[in-house]
Amino acid sequence: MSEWTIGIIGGSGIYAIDALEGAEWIDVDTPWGPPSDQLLTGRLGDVRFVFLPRHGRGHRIPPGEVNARANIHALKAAGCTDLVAISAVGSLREELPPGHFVVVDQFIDRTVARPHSFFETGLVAHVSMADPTCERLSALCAAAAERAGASVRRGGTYLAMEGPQFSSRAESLMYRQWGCDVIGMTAMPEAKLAREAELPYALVGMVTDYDCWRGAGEKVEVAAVIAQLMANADTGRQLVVELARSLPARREPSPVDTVLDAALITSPDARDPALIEKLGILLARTLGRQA
Ligand SMILES: CSC[C@H]1O[C@H](OP(=O)(O)O)[C@H](O)[C@@H]1O
Ligand SMILES: Nc1ncnc2[nH]cnc12
Repeated sequence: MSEWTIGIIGGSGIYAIDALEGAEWIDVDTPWGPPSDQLLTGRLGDVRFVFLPRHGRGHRIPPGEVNARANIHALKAAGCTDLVAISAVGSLREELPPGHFVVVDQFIDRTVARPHSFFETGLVAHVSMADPTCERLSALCAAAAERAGASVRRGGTYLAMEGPQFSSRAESLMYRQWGCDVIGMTAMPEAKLAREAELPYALVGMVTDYDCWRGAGEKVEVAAVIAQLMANADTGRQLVVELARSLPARREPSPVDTVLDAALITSPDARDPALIEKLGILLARTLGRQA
């Protein structure tokens, strides 16, 4: 078997990966509550995949209620070494039309009503988010998306908004001035939690609309977004197949694999044993204990 186990977080329009061999939906629970759905485990060639539909099958869960801590914990506990998130995004740039794929490399986080960390009183950790995505995995995803037939922009800044309402025109124009390229409601705090869980993370944004910045009368409508989602989703799923074909046999270590070694600030005697127990698999490597 390959040294990689790839977790796929499927966004709007991607609720399963039909190509997985030996596919099985499995129940999981976490100390943070249940994840968005069962996990779909399976293989493509010799690479193990673990897929999770971010909003649950049938798109039951709104962006602000996605339990990202449970999702990331479940994927870590399932043995994932790396995470690829796929998201529907609005475009804030003329040159990124609907249908385009953007492999995101930066974020501005404007979400306000979601737990943003696994750590709390009893164990404090500060991880770096200077480079929030994994360059190696992002490059592999960009190449895989191209082989799947997509037009791909490598790099771009994702504005994470709270939602569920779409932005006002003034907000959309402001995000453009901030230098953002695409907008969505889900990649934060997901990317932050992936970092805390020592999971290299890549985000592939599939553009579904131009948001509302282009002028009076422009607005986002779910029907148009869904139509574009359906057109993008096959390419998104094919990306996963192409990714499996192109992963190097060996997985060289990533700096993200050991990020907690330099992040824990609470002195050992002041740490809350119950919180350490709750964090389980997330801390097992760095504290050298069984999960
Ligand atoms: C259906 S449009 C709005 C919805 O789509 C995006 O979700 P995801 O990132 O999971 O693909 C966006 O963030 C909103 O949740
Ligand atoms: N315009 C938009 N704003 C926020 N999230 C989105 N997801 C898809 N399109 C979006």
